[in-house]
Amino acid sequence: MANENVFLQFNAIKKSYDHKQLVVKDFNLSVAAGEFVTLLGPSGSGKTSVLMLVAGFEGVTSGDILINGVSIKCLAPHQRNIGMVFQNYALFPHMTVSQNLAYPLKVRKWPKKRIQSQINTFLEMIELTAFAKRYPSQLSGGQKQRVALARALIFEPSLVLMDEPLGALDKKLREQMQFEITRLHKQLQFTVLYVTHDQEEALTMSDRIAVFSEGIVQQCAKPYILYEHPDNAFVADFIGENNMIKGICHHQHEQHADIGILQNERIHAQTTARLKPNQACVISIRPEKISIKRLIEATPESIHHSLTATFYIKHYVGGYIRYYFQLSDGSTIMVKSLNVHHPLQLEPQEKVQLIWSIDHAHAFIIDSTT
Ligand SMILES: Nc1ncnc2c1ncn2[C@@H]1O[C@H](COP(=O)(O)OP(=O)(O)OP(=O)(O)O)[C@@H](O)[C@H]1O
Repeated sequence: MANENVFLQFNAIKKSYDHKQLVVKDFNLSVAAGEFVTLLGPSGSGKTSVLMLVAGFEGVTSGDILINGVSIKCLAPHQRNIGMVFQNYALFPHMTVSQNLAYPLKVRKWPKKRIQSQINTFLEMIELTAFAKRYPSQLSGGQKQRVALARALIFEPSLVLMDEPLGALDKKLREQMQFEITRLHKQLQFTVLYVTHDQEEALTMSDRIAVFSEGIVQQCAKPYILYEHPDNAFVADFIGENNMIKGICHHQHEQHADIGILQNERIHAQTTARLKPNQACVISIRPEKISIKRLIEATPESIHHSLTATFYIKHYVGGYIRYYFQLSDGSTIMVKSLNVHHPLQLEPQEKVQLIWSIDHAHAFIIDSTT
Protein backbone atom coordinates (compact mmCIF):
# COMPACT_ATOMS: atom_id res chain seq x y z
CA MET A 1 0.00 0.00 0.00
CA ALA A 2 1.38 3.44 -0.94
CA ASN A 3 2.29 5.41 2.20
CA GLU A 4 -0.05 8.32 1.50
CA ASN A 5 -3.07 5.98 1.64
CA VAL A 6 -2.26 4.60 5.07
CA PHE A 7 -4.80 5.55 7.73
CA LEU A 8 -3.98 3.18 10.57
CA GLN A 9 -0.51 1.80 11.03
CA PHE A 10 0.92 -0.79 13.42
CA ASN A 11 4.69 -0.66 13.72
CA ALA A 12 6.41 -3.66 15.33
CA ILE A 13 3.79 -4.02 18.07
CA LYS A 14 4.61 -6.31 20.97
CA LYS A 15 2.34 -6.96 23.92
CA SER A 16 2.93 -8.84 27.12
CA TYR A 17 0.56 -8.81 30.07
CA ASP A 18 2.99 -10.40 32.54
CA HIS A 19 6.38 -9.11 31.26
CA LYS A 20 7.34 -12.71 30.49
CA GLN A 21 5.33 -13.97 27.55
CA LEU A 22 4.48 -12.02 24.41
CA VAL A 23 0.87 -12.52 23.28
CA VAL A 24 1.44 -10.19 20.28
CA LYS A 25 4.92 -10.85 18.96
CA ASP A 26 5.68 -8.48 16.11
CA PHE A 27 2.58 -7.04 14.58
CA ASN A 28 2.99 -4.86 11.49
CA LEU A 29 0.04 -3.77 9.41
CA SER A 30 -0.99 -0.77 7.32
CA VAL A 31 -4.72 -0.18 6.90
CA ALA A 32 -6.06 2.22 4.25
CA ALA A 33 -8.86 4.70 4.98
CA GLY A 34 -12.21 3.00 4.44
CA GLU A 35 -10.71 -0.50 4.41
CA PHE A 36 -12.37 -3.46 6.17
CA VAL A 37 -9.61 -5.55 7.73
CA THR A 38 -10.33 -8.68 9.74
CA LEU A 39 -8.07 -10.27 12.32
CA LEU A 40 -8.77 -13.99 12.12
CA GLY A 41 -7.22 -16.75 14.18
CA PRO A 42 -7.75 -19.44 16.78
CA SER A 43 -8.79 -18.62 20.33
CA GLY A 44 -5.98 -16.99 22.30
CA SER A 45 -3.95 -15.96 19.25
CA GLY A 46 -3.91 -12.27 20.24
CA LYS A 47 -6.69 -10.72 18.11
CA THR A 48 -8.63 -9.02 20.93
CA SER A 49 -5.36 -7.82 22.46
CA VAL A 50 -4.62 -5.91 19.24
CA LEU A 51 -8.07 -4.24 19.38
CA MET A 52 -7.56 -3.33 23.05
CA LEU A 53 -4.27 -1.66 22.13
CA VAL A 54 -5.96 0.42 19.42
CA ALA A 55 -8.85 1.32 21.73
CA GLY A 56 -6.37 2.37 24.43
CA PHE A 57 -7.70 -0.03 27.08
CA GLU A 58 -4.26 -1.67 27.15
CA GLY A 59 -0.84 -0.15 26.54
CA VAL A 60 1.68 -1.53 24.03
CA THR A 61 4.79 -3.19 25.46
CA SER A 62 6.81 -1.87 22.52
CA GLY A 63 6.17 -0.50 19.03
CA ASP A 64 3.76 2.20 17.97
CA ILE A 65 0.25 2.70 16.57
CA LEU A 66 -0.33 5.66 14.25
CA ILE A 67 -3.52 7.20 12.90
CA ASN A 68 -2.95 9.50 9.95
CA GLY A 69 0.76 9.38 10.72
CA VAL A 70 0.38 10.52 14.35
CA SER A 71 1.09 8.23 17.31
CA ILE A 72 -1.99 7.53 19.45
CA LYS A 73 0.01 5.81 22.20
CA CYS A 74 -0.33 8.70 24.63
CA LEU A 75 -4.02 9.42 23.98
CA ALA A 76 -6.63 8.29 26.51
CA PRO A 77 -9.37 6.00 25.09
CA HIS A 78 -12.00 8.77 24.92
CA GLN A 79 -9.60 11.03 22.99
CA ARG A 80 -9.17 8.46 20.21
CA ASN A 81 -12.69 8.93 18.82
CA ILE A 82 -13.08 5.28 17.87
CA GLY A 83 -16.41 3.43 17.55
CA MET A 84 -16.64 0.02 19.19
CA VAL A 85 -18.99 -2.96 18.94
CA PHE A 86 -18.60 -6.07 21.07
CA GLN A 87 -20.32 -9.42 21.32
CA ASN A 88 -22.30 -8.48 24.43
CA TYR A 89 -24.19 -5.47 23.13
CA ALA A 90 -23.32 -3.28 26.15
CA LEU A 91 -26.39 -1.10 25.69
CA PHE A 92 -27.48 0.95 28.70
CA PRO A 93 -30.44 -1.05 30.08
CA HIS A 94 -32.14 1.96 31.73
CA MET A 95 -32.14 3.98 28.48
CA THR A 96 -34.46 3.63 25.49
CA VAL A 97 -33.11 2.93 22.00
CA SER A 98 -33.20 6.68 21.24
CA GLN A 99 -31.45 7.56 24.48
CA ASN A 100 -28.78 4.94 23.85
CA LEU A 101 -28.14 6.48 20.44
CA ALA A 102 -28.14 10.01 21.84
CA TYR A 103 -25.53 9.18 24.48
CA PRO A 104 -22.33 9.35 22.39
CA LEU A 105 -23.58 12.57 20.76
CA LYS A 106 -24.39 14.25 24.11
CA VAL A 107 -20.95 13.32 25.43
CA ARG A 108 -19.49 15.01 22.36
CA LYS A 109 -21.72 18.03 22.94
CA TRP A 110 -23.56 17.94 19.63
CA PRO A 111 -26.37 20.57 19.41
CA LYS A 112 -29.81 19.20 20.38
CA LYS A 113 -31.36 19.61 16.92
CA ARG A 114 -28.51 17.85 15.19
CA ILE A 115 -28.69 15.01 17.72
CA GLN A 116 -32.35 14.36 16.94
CA SER A 117 -31.89 14.41 13.18
CA GLN A 118 -28.84 12.10 13.45
CA ILE A 119 -30.84 9.67 15.62
CA ASN A 120 -33.66 9.67 13.05
CA THR A 121 -31.20 8.98 10.23
CA PHE A 122 -29.61 6.05 12.07
CA LEU A 123 -32.93 4.58 13.25
CA GLU A 124 -34.00 4.55 9.64
CA MET A 125 -30.70 3.04 8.54
CA ILE A 126 -31.05 0.12 10.96
CA GLU A 127 -34.80 -0.09 10.30
CA LEU A 128 -35.79 0.38 13.94
CA THR A 129 -37.66 3.70 13.77
CA ALA A 130 -40.75 2.10 15.32
CA PHE A 131 -38.64 0.85 18.26
CA ALA A 132 -37.18 4.20 19.31
CA LYS A 133 -38.97 4.24 22.67
CA ARG A 134 -38.30 0.64 23.63
CA TYR A 135 -35.78 -0.44 26.26
CA PRO A 136 -33.06 -3.00 25.38
CA SER A 137 -34.86 -5.72 27.37
CA GLN A 138 -37.81 -5.34 24.95
CA LEU A 139 -35.65 -6.09 21.88
CA SER A 140 -34.49 -9.33 20.26
CA GLY A 141 -30.77 -10.19 20.12
CA GLY A 142 -30.50 -9.07 16.50
CA GLN A 143 -32.30 -5.79 17.20
CA LYS A 144 -30.04 -5.09 20.20
CA GLN A 145 -27.00 -5.71 18.05
CA ARG A 146 -28.29 -3.32 15.38
CA VAL A 147 -28.71 -0.63 18.06
CA ALA A 148 -25.19 -1.35 19.34
CA LEU A 149 -23.89 -1.02 15.79
CA ALA A 150 -25.75 2.28 15.25
CA ARG A 151 -24.47 3.61 18.59
CA ALA A 152 -20.89 2.84 17.53
CA LEU A 153 -21.37 4.64 14.20
CA ILE A 154 -23.66 7.53 15.08
CA PHE A 155 -20.92 10.00 16.03
CA GLU A 156 -19.28 9.33 12.64
CA PRO A 157 -15.97 7.90 13.84
CA SER A 158 -13.42 7.27 11.11
CA LEU A 159 -12.34 4.01 12.78
CA VAL A 160 -14.62 1.30 14.15
CA LEU A 161 -13.43 -1.73 16.14
CA MET A 162 -15.65 -4.81 16.17
CA ASP A 163 -14.85 -7.78 18.39
CA GLU A 164 -16.93 -10.86 17.53
CA PRO A 165 -20.00 -8.59 17.19
CA LEU A 166 -22.15 -11.43 15.84
CA GLY A 167 -20.88 -14.17 18.14
CA ALA A 168 -24.11 -14.33 20.17
CA LEU A 169 -26.47 -14.55 17.19
CA ASP A 170 -27.80 -17.66 15.46
CA LYS A 171 -26.65 -18.53 11.93
CA LYS A 172 -29.47 -16.85 10.02
CA LEU A 173 -29.33 -13.63 12.01
CA ARG A 174 -25.57 -13.65 11.75
CA GLU A 175 -25.78 -13.72 7.96
CA GLN A 176 -28.33 -10.91 7.97
CA MET A 177 -26.12 -8.78 10.21
CA GLN A 178 -23.03 -9.53 8.08
CA PHE A 179 -24.96 -8.08 5.18
CA GLU A 180 -26.09 -5.13 7.31
CA ILE A 181 -22.58 -4.28 8.50
CA THR A 182 -21.07 -4.45 5.01
CA ARG A 183 -23.92 -2.33 3.65
CA LEU A 184 -23.34 0.37 6.30
CA HIS A 185 -19.61 0.16 5.73
CA LYS A 186 -20.04 0.78 1.99
CA GLN A 187 -22.48 3.61 2.63
CA LEU A 188 -20.59 5.44 5.39
CA GLN A 189 -17.03 4.44 4.37
CA PHE A 190 -15.51 4.17 7.84
CA THR A 191 -12.42 2.01 8.44
CA VAL A 192 -13.04 -1.29 10.24
CA LEU A 193 -10.82 -3.53 12.31
CA TYR A 194 -12.92 -6.65 12.84
CA VAL A 195 -12.14 -9.65 15.02
CA THR A 196 -13.60 -13.08 14.48
CA HIS A 197 -12.62 -16.71 14.63
CA ASP A 198 -15.26 -17.58 12.04
CA GLN A 199 -13.40 -17.92 8.76
CA GLU A 200 -16.51 -17.85 6.58
CA GLU A 201 -17.54 -14.55 8.15
CA ALA A 202 -14.05 -13.17 7.53
CA LEU A 203 -14.05 -14.29 3.87
CA THR A 204 -17.50 -12.80 3.25
CA MET A 205 -17.01 -9.39 4.81
CA SER A 206 -13.39 -8.32 4.56
CA ASP A 207 -11.29 -6.39 2.08
CA ARG A 208 -8.26 -8.06 3.68
CA ILE A 209 -7.76 -10.68 6.36
CA ALA A 210 -4.78 -10.98 8.72
CA VAL A 211 -4.49 -14.61 9.85
CA PHE A 212 -3.09 -14.83 13.38
CA SER A 213 -1.42 -17.69 15.11
CA GLU A 214 0.21 -17.29 18.51
CA GLY A 215 0.63 -13.55 18.26
CA ILE A 216 2.12 -13.59 14.76
CA VAL A 217 0.43 -12.68 11.48
CA GLN A 218 0.90 -15.68 9.22
CA GLN A 219 -0.47 -13.94 6.14
CA CYS A 220 -2.43 -10.77 5.43
CA ALA A 221 -4.17 -10.66 2.07
CA LYS A 222 -7.45 -10.37 0.20
CA PRO A 223 -9.86 -13.27 0.89
CA TYR A 224 -9.41 -14.97 -2.49
CA ILE A 225 -5.60 -14.80 -2.24
CA LEU A 226 -5.68 -16.41 1.22
CA TYR A 227 -7.99 -19.11 -0.05
CA GLU A 228 -6.36 -19.81 -3.42
CA HIS A 229 -2.72 -19.01 -2.60
CA PRO A 230 -2.04 -19.55 1.11
CA ASP A 231 1.53 -18.75 2.16
CA ASN A 232 1.92 -21.71 4.47
CA ALA A 233 0.25 -24.86 5.76
CA PHE A 234 -1.27 -23.10 8.78
CA VAL A 235 -3.19 -20.65 6.57
CA ALA A 236 -4.15 -23.41 4.10
CA ASP A 237 -5.54 -25.49 6.92
CA PHE A 238 -7.20 -22.67 8.86
CA ILE A 239 -9.03 -21.06 5.94
CA GLY A 240 -11.67 -23.34 4.47
CA GLU A 241 -11.43 -27.10 4.26
CA ASN A 242 -8.39 -28.83 2.92
CA ASN A 243 -6.89 -32.25 2.31
CA MET A 244 -3.34 -32.38 3.70
CA ILE A 245 -1.22 -35.17 2.20
CA LYS A 246 2.24 -35.81 3.59
CA GLY A 247 5.08 -36.33 1.14
CA ILE A 248 8.80 -36.13 0.47
CA CYS A 249 10.21 -33.70 -2.06
CA HIS A 250 12.09 -35.29 -4.98
CA HIS A 251 13.06 -32.07 -6.63
CA GLN A 252 11.84 -28.54 -7.20
CA HIS A 253 12.16 -26.41 -10.31
CA GLU A 254 11.17 -22.79 -9.78
CA GLN A 255 7.64 -22.95 -8.33
CA HIS A 256 6.93 -26.56 -9.26
CA ALA A 257 7.75 -29.44 -6.95
CA ASP A 258 7.82 -33.15 -7.73
CA ILE A 259 6.75 -34.96 -4.58
CA GLY A 260 6.70 -38.60 -3.58
CA ILE A 261 3.69 -39.74 -1.58
CA LEU A 262 2.33 -43.02 -0.25
CA GLN A 263 4.47 -46.00 -1.30
CA ASN A 264 5.42 -45.17 -4.79
CA GLU A 265 3.30 -42.38 -6.20
CA ARG A 266 4.49 -39.04 -7.47
CA ILE A 267 2.49 -35.85 -7.67
CA HIS A 268 3.34 -32.36 -8.81
CA ALA A 269 2.46 -29.26 -6.83
CA GLN A 270 2.90 -25.51 -6.84
CA THR A 271 5.11 -24.12 -4.12
CA THR A 272 6.48 -20.80 -2.94
CA ALA A 273 8.67 -22.58 -0.39
CA ARG A 274 12.22 -23.73 -1.05
CA LEU A 275 12.06 -27.47 -0.73
CA LYS A 276 15.24 -29.49 -0.68
CA PRO A 277 15.46 -33.04 -2.05
CA ASN A 278 14.22 -35.52 0.60
CA GLN A 279 12.62 -32.76 2.65
CA ALA A 280 9.32 -33.65 4.32
CA CYS A 281 6.42 -31.56 3.07
CA VAL A 282 2.66 -31.48 2.97
CA ILE A 283 0.47 -31.01 -0.08
CA SER A 284 -2.85 -29.26 0.32
CA ILE A 285 -5.72 -29.78 -2.11
CA ARG A 286 -9.14 -28.21 -1.55
CA PRO A 287 -11.96 -30.80 -1.55
CA GLU A 288 -14.05 -28.88 -4.11
CA LYS A 289 -11.15 -28.81 -6.58
CA ILE A 290 -11.06 -32.59 -6.92
CA SER A 291 -13.19 -34.54 -9.37
CA ILE A 292 -14.08 -38.17 -9.06
CA LYS A 293 -13.69 -40.50 -12.02
CA ARG A 294 -14.93 -44.07 -11.91
CA LEU A 295 -12.08 -46.34 -12.93
CA ILE A 296 -13.76 -47.28 -16.22
CA GLU A 297 -13.66 -43.63 -17.35
CA ALA A 298 -10.30 -42.78 -15.77
CA THR A 299 -7.10 -41.90 -17.60
CA PRO A 300 -5.11 -45.13 -17.43
CA GLU A 301 -1.51 -43.85 -17.24
CA SER A 302 -0.24 -42.17 -14.11
CA ILE A 303 -0.67 -38.43 -14.36
CA HIS A 304 0.93 -36.33 -11.66
CA HIS A 305 -2.26 -34.72 -10.46
CA SER A 306 -4.37 -37.72 -9.62
CA LEU A 307 -4.57 -40.57 -7.12
CA THR A 308 -6.36 -43.87 -6.89
CA ALA A 309 -8.58 -44.12 -3.83
CA THR A 310 -11.25 -46.33 -2.29
CA PHE A 311 -14.69 -44.91 -1.52
CA TYR A 312 -16.04 -45.55 1.97
CA ILE A 313 -18.72 -43.04 2.98
CA LYS A 314 -20.59 -39.96 1.86
CA HIS A 315 -22.32 -37.22 3.84
CA TYR A 316 -25.28 -35.37 2.43
CA VAL A 317 -25.02 -31.64 3.39
CA GLY A 318 -27.88 -30.27 1.28
CA GLY A 319 -26.26 -27.97 -1.27
CA TYR A 320 -23.28 -30.31 -1.66
CA ILE A 321 -22.15 -33.83 -0.86
CA ARG A 322 -18.97 -34.85 0.94
CA TYR A 323 -17.40 -38.06 -0.36
CA TYR A 324 -14.73 -39.73 1.80
CA PHE A 325 -12.05 -41.98 0.30
CA GLN A 326 -9.17 -43.97 1.68
CA LEU A 327 -5.67 -43.79 0.19
CA SER A 328 -3.36 -46.82 0.12
CA ASP A 329 -1.76 -45.85 3.48
CA GLY A 330 -5.18 -45.70 5.19
CA SER A 331 -5.34 -41.88 5.27
CA THR A 332 -8.52 -40.09 4.26
CA ILE A 333 -9.15 -37.71 1.40
CA MET A 334 -12.42 -35.80 1.06
CA VAL A 335 -14.12 -34.51 -2.08
CA LYS A 336 -16.92 -31.92 -2.04
CA SER A 337 -19.32 -32.09 -5.00
CA LEU A 338 -22.17 -29.71 -5.68
CA ASN A 339 -25.53 -31.42 -5.37
CA VAL A 340 -26.66 -30.83 -8.94
CA HIS A 341 -28.64 -33.05 -11.29
CA HIS A 342 -27.68 -36.64 -10.49
CA PRO A 343 -25.15 -36.93 -7.67
CA LEU A 344 -22.60 -39.68 -8.21
CA GLN A 345 -23.62 -43.00 -6.64
CA LEU A 346 -20.59 -45.06 -5.62
CA GLU A 347 -20.51 -48.61 -4.30
CA PRO A 348 -18.84 -49.27 -0.93
CA GLN A 349 -15.15 -50.08 -1.50
CA GLU A 350 -15.35 -48.92 -5.12
CA LYS A 351 -12.02 -47.78 -6.49
CA VAL A 352 -11.93 -44.41 -8.23
CA GLN A 353 -9.44 -41.97 -9.62
CA LEU A 354 -9.35 -38.54 -7.99
CA ILE A 355 -8.15 -35.82 -10.35
CA TRP A 356 -7.35 -32.13 -9.91
CA SER A 357 -5.62 -29.42 -11.86
CA ILE A 358 -1.95 -29.03 -11.00
CA ASP A 359 -2.60 -25.37 -10.05
CA HIS A 360 -4.74 -26.58 -7.17
CA ALA A 361 -2.10 -28.63 -5.34
CA HIS A 362 0.14 -26.54 -3.06
CA ALA A 363 3.22 -27.90 -1.30
CA PHE A 364 4.43 -26.48 2.02
CA ILE A 365 7.33 -27.19 4.32
CA ILE A 366 5.98 -29.51 6.98
CA ASP A 367 7.47 -27.63 9.97
CA SER A 368 5.06 -24.75 9.53
CA THR A 369 2.13 -27.02 10.39
CA THR A 370 3.51 -28.04 13.75
N1 LIG B 1 -6.01 -8.79 30.52
C1 LIG B 1 -5.24 -9.86 30.34
N2 LIG B 1 -4.35 -10.24 31.28
C2 LIG B 1 -3.55 -11.32 31.09
N3 LIG B 1 -3.56 -12.10 29.97
C3 LIG B 1 -4.44 -11.77 29.03
C4 LIG B 1 -5.32 -10.65 29.14
N4 LIG B 1 -6.07 -10.57 28.01
C5 LIG B 1 -5.68 -11.60 27.22
N5 LIG B 1 -4.71 -12.33 27.81
C6 LIG B 1 -4.00 -13.49 27.25
O1 LIG B 1 -3.45 -13.11 26.00
C7 LIG B 1 -3.55 -14.15 25.03
C8 LIG B 1 -4.27 -13.60 23.80
O2 LIG B 1 -5.61 -13.29 24.16
P1 LIG B 1 -6.61 -12.54 23.19
O3 LIG B 1 -7.88 -12.32 23.94
O4 LIG B 1 -5.94 -11.38 22.59
O5 LIG B 1 -6.81 -13.67 22.08
P2 LIG B 1 -7.95 -13.82 20.97
O6 LIG B 1 -7.23 -14.28 19.76
O7 LIG B 1 -8.75 -12.59 20.89
O8 LIG B 1 -8.82 -15.01 21.58
P3 LIG B 1 -10.41 -15.28 21.49
O9 LIG B 1 -10.73 -15.59 20.05
O10 LIG B 1 -10.60 -16.46 22.38
O11 LIG B 1 -11.11 -14.05 22.00
C9 LIG B 1 -4.29 -15.30 25.71
O12 LIG B 1 -3.34 -16.24 26.12
C10 LIG B 1 -4.96 -14.63 26.91
O13 LIG B 1 -5.09 -15.53 27.97
